[in-house]
Amino acid sequence: MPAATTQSERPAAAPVRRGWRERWLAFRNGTVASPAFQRWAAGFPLTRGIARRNTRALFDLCAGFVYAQVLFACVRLDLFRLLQPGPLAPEVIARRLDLPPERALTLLKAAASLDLLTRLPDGRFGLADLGAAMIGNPSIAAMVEHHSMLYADLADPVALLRDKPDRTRLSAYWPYAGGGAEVAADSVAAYSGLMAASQAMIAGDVLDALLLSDRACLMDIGGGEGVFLFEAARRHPHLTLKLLDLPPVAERARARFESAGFGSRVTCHGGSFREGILPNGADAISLVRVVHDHDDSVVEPLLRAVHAALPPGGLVAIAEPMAGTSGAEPIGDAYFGFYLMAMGSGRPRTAAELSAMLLEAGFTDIRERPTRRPLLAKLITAKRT
Ligand SMILES: CC(C)=CCC/C(C)=C/CC/C(C)=C/C=C/C(C)=C/C=C/C=C(C)/C=C/C=C(C)/C=C/C=C(C)/C=C/CC(C)(C)O
Ligand SMILES: C[S@@+](CC[C@H](N)C(=O)[O-])C[C@H]1O[C@@H](n2cnc3c(N)ncnc32)[C@H](O)[C@@H]1O
Repeated sequence: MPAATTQSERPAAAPVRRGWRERWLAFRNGTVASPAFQRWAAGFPLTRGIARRNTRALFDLCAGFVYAQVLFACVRLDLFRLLQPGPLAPEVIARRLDLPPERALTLLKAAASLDLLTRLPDGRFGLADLGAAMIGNPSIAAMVEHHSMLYADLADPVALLRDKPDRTRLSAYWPYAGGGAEVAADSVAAYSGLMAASQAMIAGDVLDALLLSDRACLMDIGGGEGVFLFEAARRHPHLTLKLLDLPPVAERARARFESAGFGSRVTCHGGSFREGILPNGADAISLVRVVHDHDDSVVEPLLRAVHAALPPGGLVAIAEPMAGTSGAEPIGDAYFGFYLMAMGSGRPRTAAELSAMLLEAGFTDIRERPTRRPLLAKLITAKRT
């Protein structure tokens, strides 16, 4: 009897039947790739709009790093705060930023073209919607600043794709990404501060969508400095709170809660969820921006440990940016895909992948709960039956 052949062993000459979708794609790609077609489509009234949008989209991909560096310069120079009280003339801005006037004008015009600033008819520059949004969310500026490390790690993206480097800037910034049991107190301050600042953009959206009124005790795993729990406590005065994070981070959280006068309402546990046993006593457990940091080999036992730590009827909530989010596909797959690759741990997962992992860990009643800005965080809840 002939041995069964796998797909990759099939003789190269064997005819491959292509479905209509694949044949249509091949025809379409061949046509779009043709410079003559491109020229024609850019002039023909019914295709001109599509051709221009595609040209612009491809140009934006080529130029994205320049746009990001324009924003970086604005943040470094604190330009948005300078313009917060009102528009200023370019010469005044140049003086205040200590830049040569013609260079300052280059920056101002670039920022205006990117909708960060607006140029008034009298020539002064003021904040536009995106610049004003930066003022309201100072953690975005902190994110932009920390991107200098990601930028350096992505300088040779093919090398990053080929070999997992021992050390990248981001793996040093996120010391737990290496999986070691110990993280030094002085190595957590930077990332933990960034997370605490940016949690303000997320906690409200997640807690709007998360029903906790029937819960007695919420434990936030990888809870950082406690910002999510602060907001949960404010909204649900009946809740008692627990936080688990690595010892130096849990200590920072404990100090914050103590100075806010939380007393015995909150307990901060210093330890690693990789050890497989979690503190019990909570009837709700949240994992906010935690799961995507870790490979499946860490997440699977973590979800089983969450299941074991909950009583029957206990609730688990996973909140984080997820892959495949409609209208935000590049945020999951491109930004977080490459970010986590540079960091050396974890991957963005789709809601369906997370739901399957929850099911595998023994959870039921798995639901996606709509959040206000799903591109920043989606929410999935499930129950232990
Ligand atoms: C007033 C009148 C008359 C009309 C107004 C018209 C109108 C409605 C305008 C809308 C204006 C408005 C409300 C704008 C709001 C804009 C907002 C809120 C923008 C928010 C932007 C948020 C951004 C850019 C967030 C960026 C987040 C980043 C880059 C996050 C990175 C996260 C990282 C690196 C996390 C790391 C953690 C790890 C390691 C993966 O676990
Ligand atoms: C990306 S941060 C998110 C922090 C917080 N939940 C938030 O959204 O702002 C991930 C958190 O998980 C913590 N963490 C990472 N590995 C851990 C482990 N093995 N055990 C406990 N906490 C861990 C980190 O210290 C960090 O505070």
